[in-house]
Amino acid sequence: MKSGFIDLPDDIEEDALAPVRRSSVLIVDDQAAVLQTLYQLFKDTYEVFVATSGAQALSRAKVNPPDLVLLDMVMPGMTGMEVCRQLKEDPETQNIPVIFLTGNCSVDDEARALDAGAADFISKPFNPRIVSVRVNTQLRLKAKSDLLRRIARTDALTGLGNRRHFNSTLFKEWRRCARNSLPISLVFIDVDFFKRFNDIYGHPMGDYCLSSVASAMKSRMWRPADLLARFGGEEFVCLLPETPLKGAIHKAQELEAAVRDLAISHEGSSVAPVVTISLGVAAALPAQGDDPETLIDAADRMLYESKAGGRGQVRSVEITSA
Ligand SMILES: Nc1nc2c(ncn2[C@@H]2O[C@H](COP(=O)(O)OP(=O)(O)OP(=O)(O)O)[C@@H](O)[C@H]2O)c(=O)[nH]1
Repeated sequence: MKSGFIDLPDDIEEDALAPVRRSSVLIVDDQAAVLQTLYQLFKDTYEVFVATSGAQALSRAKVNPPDLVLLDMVMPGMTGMEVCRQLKEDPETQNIPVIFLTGNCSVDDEARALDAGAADFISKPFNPRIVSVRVNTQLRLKAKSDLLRRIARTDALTGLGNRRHFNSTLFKEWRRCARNSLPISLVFIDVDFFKRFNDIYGHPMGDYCLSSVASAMKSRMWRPADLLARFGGEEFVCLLPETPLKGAIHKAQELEAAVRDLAISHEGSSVAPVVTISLGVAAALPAQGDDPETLIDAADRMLYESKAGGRGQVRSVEITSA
């Protein structure tokens, strides 16, 4: 019974708390002496990046988002306030804490900075110890909120993305593919006769089976934009942006084989002596304004056909106008 099982995924909290990398700090100031002082202060503790203008800071933060921005308020060209406003407007950078450093320390400026979304405000000339402690505090808060965000989009049993994460990614990727005239595919996956599996082997074994199935499928996902998520219960979903029908069918067959190869005994299945999955594939070339629900409905329909056609197989469809 157990020979085919693979290891359970790591516990989510342990995984989330593990120190993955050093925190990174982006220092933005037009004065070389200030950059030098701050660089020396932080270089042994954090990964430090510098920018000498607002425009440079924004492009660095976009390409490689830091964990914190130390931002001069008064700079030629784009002001620190404008940089902060743009960082907070962009979903990719809005969670990065910004600490203003400025010689202009009027109450008005401080209030405006905090109002623009800054996490803290430090007046020049600054005391290095105070800057250090305040940076540290914001980085600790950022690590905690990153962890909460990660937990909120993760399925606790399998460690995969959850349905909420899938929904938001689908909408984002659907719009991106529509903008760039690229195909997008979806695979709906359901474990066969899973009620009988629970009845025969018990619920804890059922949970173990689901996390093993999830790990096996996850190990076949390579492209960074592809997403495997738990849709709910014994249902999974695989989102394949920039993938036409042919590629999606290939991936679905790979997932089907990966689960079968686990060889988890299933005496209650009439498909095979081991756990199998049924898969429904749908592909579309989305246009601006189309609704991704049509893709979900089509993949769901194909899953139903796969179940009705004998389970343990892939059924697919290409939808022409969404
Ligand atoms: N152990 C365990 N069981 C779950 C979980 N989520 C859903 N289930 C069970 O999965 C079973 C799904 O049963 P059905 O929807 O009838 O489908 P099925 O038995 O897989 O049959 P087919 O889909 O037609 O092949 C139910 O018994 C649920 O209780 C879970 O997290 N853990």
